[in-house]
Amino acid sequence: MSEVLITRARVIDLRFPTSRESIGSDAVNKDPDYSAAYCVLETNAGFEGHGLTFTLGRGTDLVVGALEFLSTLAVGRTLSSITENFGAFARLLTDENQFRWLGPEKGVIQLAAAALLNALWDLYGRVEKKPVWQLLGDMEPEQILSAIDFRYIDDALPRDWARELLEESRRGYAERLDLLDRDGFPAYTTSAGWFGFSDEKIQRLCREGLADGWTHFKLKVGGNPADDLRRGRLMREAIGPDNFLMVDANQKWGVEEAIARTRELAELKPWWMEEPTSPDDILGHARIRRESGVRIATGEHCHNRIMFKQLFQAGAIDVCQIDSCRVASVNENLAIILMAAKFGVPVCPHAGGVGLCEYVQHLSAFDFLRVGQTMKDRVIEYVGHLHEHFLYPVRIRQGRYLLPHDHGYSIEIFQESLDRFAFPDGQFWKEDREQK
Ligand SMILES: C[C@H](O)[C@@H](O)[C@@H](O)[C@H](O)C(=O)O
Ligand SMILES: [Mg+2]
Repeated sequence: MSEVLITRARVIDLRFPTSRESIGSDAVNKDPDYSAAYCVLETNAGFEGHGLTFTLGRGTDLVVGALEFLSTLAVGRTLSSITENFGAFARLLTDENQFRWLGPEKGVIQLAAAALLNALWDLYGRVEKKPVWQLLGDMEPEQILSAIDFRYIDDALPRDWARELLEESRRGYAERLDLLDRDGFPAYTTSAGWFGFSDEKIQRLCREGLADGWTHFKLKVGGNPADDLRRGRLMREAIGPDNFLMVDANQKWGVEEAIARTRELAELKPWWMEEPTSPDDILGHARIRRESGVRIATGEHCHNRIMFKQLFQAGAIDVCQIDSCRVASVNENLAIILMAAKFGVPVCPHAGGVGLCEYVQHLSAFDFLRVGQTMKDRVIEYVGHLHEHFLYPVRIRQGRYLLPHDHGYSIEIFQESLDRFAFPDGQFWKEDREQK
């Protein structure tokens, strides 16, 4: 293939009015408007790379600003000059001298790096005519490792150990792929249990979920204790004793309170307690895990591989919730997935938001094919909103994700939706202002 040159980057601020129906609401984010900083990389070869990072509401302004700057670092380069040493390009973004002070590798600047790198992976997949999971699945171990920045993690993830695993996992690859293609990947739904939903709505959505084949349901907690327990009992009653119920407190509590509240909720037999406290409190998570006796999950707000390393080292989590946009894209998630395997922690990606389901299905497929090699205790989150805006939306059958076969990273949004929900000048937001 002749050289694919990135000629231009367009950045779009995209916002959806999800807060109006409490969709996405939790104990901390009571009225989230699901949003994205969206980026289109144009090339001289007719291909485009689409990428986004998930954000909420007005914060999108800042991420768009950071993405506009970072994307200039890709323009004027050939795709192969980036992908032949992808880890070095990722480092170029995170080490950029005028902006490193904002992170390093956290917050707004990290979210923006994710959007740009996601767009590059999408472009890479399209040029190679493969979905991203397959692009990764087909790679030589050394090629996968070269996409990772090992700085700050090689004490916990030796390169040789990772290489051996990636070499060894070629065995059984074809059988695992057949299975994945036939049965799909297990999933759970969060759509029935948002914080702002009434008891009746939760019960109705659980019944509908069961009828659609769901077996795993997540409930938002972190309200007052009596409400949490009542809602939890309703959900448990609706789904029955044999299905799985998870609870998510979205960082609401301090450590002592989290221990007490998690113990209280243990009667619901939760499969995990998610984000019981600050995402930065590694030792706090370890203590909640030890003292509550409930499995602990976190990751959607864990901003980089170094934090994940410490969560693993401290024995703080039972479930590793990678996020396709919180950390620096596929590159950094490869590192986290490999570390999770090293420490024997199952990866259950955070999804929902805008496009997160579309993204993480590729990461779980890769994990199954080349790293973890099992679906046991693995589920991908699913949220049933906004998929209609995507050209290649996820496909769900009986509570499982079906393997995507379109080229790229499944993230392109219809031009019509981009035009309508662009902020502040998209048609939707214009009309909205006129009505006020
Ligand atoms: C504001 C968002 O909807 C969060 O509540 C959501 O990502 C959540 O934590 C989840 O686990 O899906
Ligand atoms: Mg969560």
